[in-house]
Amino acid sequence: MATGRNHRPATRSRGIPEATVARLPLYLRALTALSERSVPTVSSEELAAAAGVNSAKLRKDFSYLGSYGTRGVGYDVEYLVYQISRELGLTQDWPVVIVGIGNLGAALANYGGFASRGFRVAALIDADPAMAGKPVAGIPVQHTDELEKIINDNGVSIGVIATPAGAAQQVCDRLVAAGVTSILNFAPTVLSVPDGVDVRKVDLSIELQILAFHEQRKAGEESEAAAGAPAPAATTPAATVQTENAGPDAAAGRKGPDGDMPAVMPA
Ligand SMILES: NC(=O)c1ccc[n+]([C@@H]2O[C@H](COP(=O)([O-])OP(=O)(O)OC[C@H]3O[C@@H](n4cnc5c(N)ncnc54)[C@H](O)[C@@H]3O)[C@@H](O)[C@H]2O)c1
Repeated sequence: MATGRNHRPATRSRGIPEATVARLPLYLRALTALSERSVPTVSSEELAAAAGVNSAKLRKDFSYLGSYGTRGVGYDVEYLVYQISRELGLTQDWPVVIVGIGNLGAALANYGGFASRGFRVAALIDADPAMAGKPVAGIPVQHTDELEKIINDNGVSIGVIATPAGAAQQVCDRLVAAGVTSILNFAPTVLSVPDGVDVRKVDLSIELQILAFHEQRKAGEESEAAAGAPAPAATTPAATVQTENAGPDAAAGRKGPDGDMPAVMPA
């Protein structure tokens, strides 16, 4: 979904491949769950299973972090949480603005998981004057007239767009002009941004379409089997629907970070 104007090289300056970066949040989520259960250490196999990643790939990924674990003991859970959080830039607080406070924007504002992962909702912005001042998730909605000032005053570098598709590019342009350099776009449209601005796109309907593709194929296989047709070739892991993170490439049989693609896609 790259727009062409926001194309990024395959590796980051610190030499960690993008595919590894895409898996770090999966490890972090699994490690956080272990940490919450006060589990002190974890083997690469256990962690790989919890993150839904192949264990050899996990070990390779962790080697980029300089983390090799201890033979017979495994990895120190707390230290890995710290290391991965640091690598992802989560040891600092990231102020985020959400633009478009309708059904989706309000749901995102109410989601407690951002704050616990280092993302502070600094402001909620909407174009509807009737919403100005109304609290959503305890934060008063501010009018879009204030957008530039809000970005500036709060040092915001990450913006979330939850407006209708028709308004998204204009909102994006204003966010970028005000200094935002990372955008999470929920609107079903491809955004055009200058170099140096990262856009990630979330589209749940695409995920559902991919599940529909697999459902259709499974139904076809079942009816072939019922009709006595030869059994199809064994389903490969790449063709197996992942419980999450399947993306368009999964439907196309291509592999993402670990045989799948993140639900959030580069826009
Ligand atoms: N990515 C996904 O999986 C997913 C899921 C649901 C909805 N969506 C998309 O998210 C968007 C919002 O959906 P919704 O159901 O919350 O819609 P909604 O109509 O409830 O809310 C849209 C809000 O955006 C505001 N708005 C309109 N133009 C604006 C502008 N220029 N600047 C700031 N605010 C503006 C409106 O006043 C309204 O409050 C839509 O584009 C929808 O297609 C995406």
